[in-house]
Amino acid sequence: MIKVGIVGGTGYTGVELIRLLLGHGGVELTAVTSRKEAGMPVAEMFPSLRGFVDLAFSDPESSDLNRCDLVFFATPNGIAMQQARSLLDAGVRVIDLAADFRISDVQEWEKWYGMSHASPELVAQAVYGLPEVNAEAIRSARLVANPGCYPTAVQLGFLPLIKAGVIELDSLIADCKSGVSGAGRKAEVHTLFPEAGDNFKAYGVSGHRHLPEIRQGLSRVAGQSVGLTFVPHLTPLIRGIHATLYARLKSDVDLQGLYEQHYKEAACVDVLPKGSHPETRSVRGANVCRMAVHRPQAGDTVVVLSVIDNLVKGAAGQAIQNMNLMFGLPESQGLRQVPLLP
Ligand SMILES: NC(=O)C1=CN([C@@H]2O[C@H](COP(=O)(O)OP(=O)(O)OC[C@H]3O[C@@H](n4cnc5c(N)ncnc54)[C@H](OP(=O)(O)O)[C@@H]3O)[C@@H](O)[C@H]2O)C=CC1
Ligand SMILES: CC(=O)N[C@@H](CCC(=O)OP(=O)(O)O)C(=O)O
Repeated sequence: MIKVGIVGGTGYTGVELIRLLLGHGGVELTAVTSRKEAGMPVAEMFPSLRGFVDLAFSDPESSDLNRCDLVFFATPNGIAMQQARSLLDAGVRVIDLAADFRISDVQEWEKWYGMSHASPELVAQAVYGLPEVNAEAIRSARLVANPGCYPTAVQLGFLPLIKAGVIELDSLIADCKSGVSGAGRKAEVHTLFPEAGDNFKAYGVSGHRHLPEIRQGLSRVAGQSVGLTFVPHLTPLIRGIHATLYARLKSDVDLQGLYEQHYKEAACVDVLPKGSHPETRSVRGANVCRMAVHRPQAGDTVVVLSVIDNLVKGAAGQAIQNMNLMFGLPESQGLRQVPLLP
């Protein structure tokens, strides 16, 4: 059994990790932390977990995270970078669901995240945890930077086109919509029901912090820098990301065949039949990215539709997929949930 700790167990990605790990079969949940709720039984805060978990939240300072084989950080940006070093020194492997180790250019990270990096030396050791690109490096990683939610949906959608070299790389467009759980569980005015319900708006058009992460990932695959316009929107969904991606084709290609071939071995990506329109509810609670590729009116614009559950393939599920690779388990162990309908 892998002994697992979760720092930040009261947040949305933290409790999603608990939910998924309880059905994993190869994991012993050893410590789940909260500063505010230390001492409270996990199942008292989250009654849906009654009968499944006996642990109480522990304070991150006092809990014995050092006894774990792996610790997930489901904390705000800027926490794991302060605490990962001592865990790694104690032989504990770390997966950070936040952005502390995602951007390899530390100055670029500091510019977008508005803080100094506390462990720049660890950034070079971290492996970017997108299994569909980096599985080999993830297997031997001690520190994994779990990708952001928008970056997961966008990168998976563009990858086959970029790998095949069939699109112009200077003018990619990612038009993305997210459910409100993407903003976390902390109280904020813009996520109140009367503010976010029955409403729809773009935000971060002049520059969202996921832009450098997506650009970095796509540029690595392309072998040159890519030009990307990324516009996120907040929608009145609880879970889900829908990314509509646009690119200009530079050669004629069987797009459906390209996508099916690219992802034929991918355990957590589903290329839908030609002409499909994936829905966010088709991935709700599941660790899967469903996508469809279109070429409207046989023109030179390709449109890719890519959907994920932001809390699962966009966060906790992908983190467990990475854990499975790191510990030599089947990539999808504990991740075969049937999406909830309706
Ligand atoms: N929500 C999403 O869809 C996605 C989120 N992410 C990233 O995952 C991380 C967690 O997100 P999410 O679960 O939504 O966040 P939440 O705000 O819902 O939860 C944050 C958790 O961190 C704990 N925490 C806060 N500050 C500290 C601290 N200084 N030390 C230790 N624990 C702390 C909180 O509990 P307490 O204060 O009691 O300690 C809480 O359990 C973030 O970095 C987010 O950007 C990534 C992809 C998708
Ligand atoms: C709807 C919403 O607010 N989404 C968040 C992104 C999700 C997230 O948590 O960001 P990371 O993936 O970088 O950790 C935002 O735009 O800031």
